Amino acid sequence: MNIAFIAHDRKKDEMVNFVTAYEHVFEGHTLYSTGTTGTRIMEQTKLSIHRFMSGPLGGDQQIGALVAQNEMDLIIFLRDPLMAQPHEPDIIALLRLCDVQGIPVATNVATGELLVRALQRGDFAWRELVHKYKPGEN
Ligand SMILES: O=C(CO)COP(=O)(O)O
Repeated sequence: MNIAFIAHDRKKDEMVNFVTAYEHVFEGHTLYSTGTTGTRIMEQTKLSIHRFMSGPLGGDQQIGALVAQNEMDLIIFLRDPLMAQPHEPDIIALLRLCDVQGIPVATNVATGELLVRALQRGDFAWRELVHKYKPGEN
């Protein structure tokens, strides 16, 4: 599965702890992140992550481009609900695209845990069908 990690600054420690706890699950997948989030995770784990640009510089939009093509299977996006972000429109656009494509997205660790456990159980198998039967590609 293609999984993306994104965390706002005050949520980065929480993200690192979360990903560390489930490193054994994530290591079998293809991982993406915004710039700084990925750097922080890779400093603390053995995971290899494809890092896009930092969020304020367009990283959310780069991940959004994969979502628009229905190529992202799961997004863990730990947003800071208590601080305004300069790139708020990019964030809203990314979440909107997740709803357009029906992509599972967790915006807090509690939901993230549920989705990761579902991933472990094989509940994301339907996404393989999405990849297999993309419009115009089958
Ligand atoms: O701002 C972000 C998401 O909106 C995260 O970007 P960084 O991972 O580069 O800090």
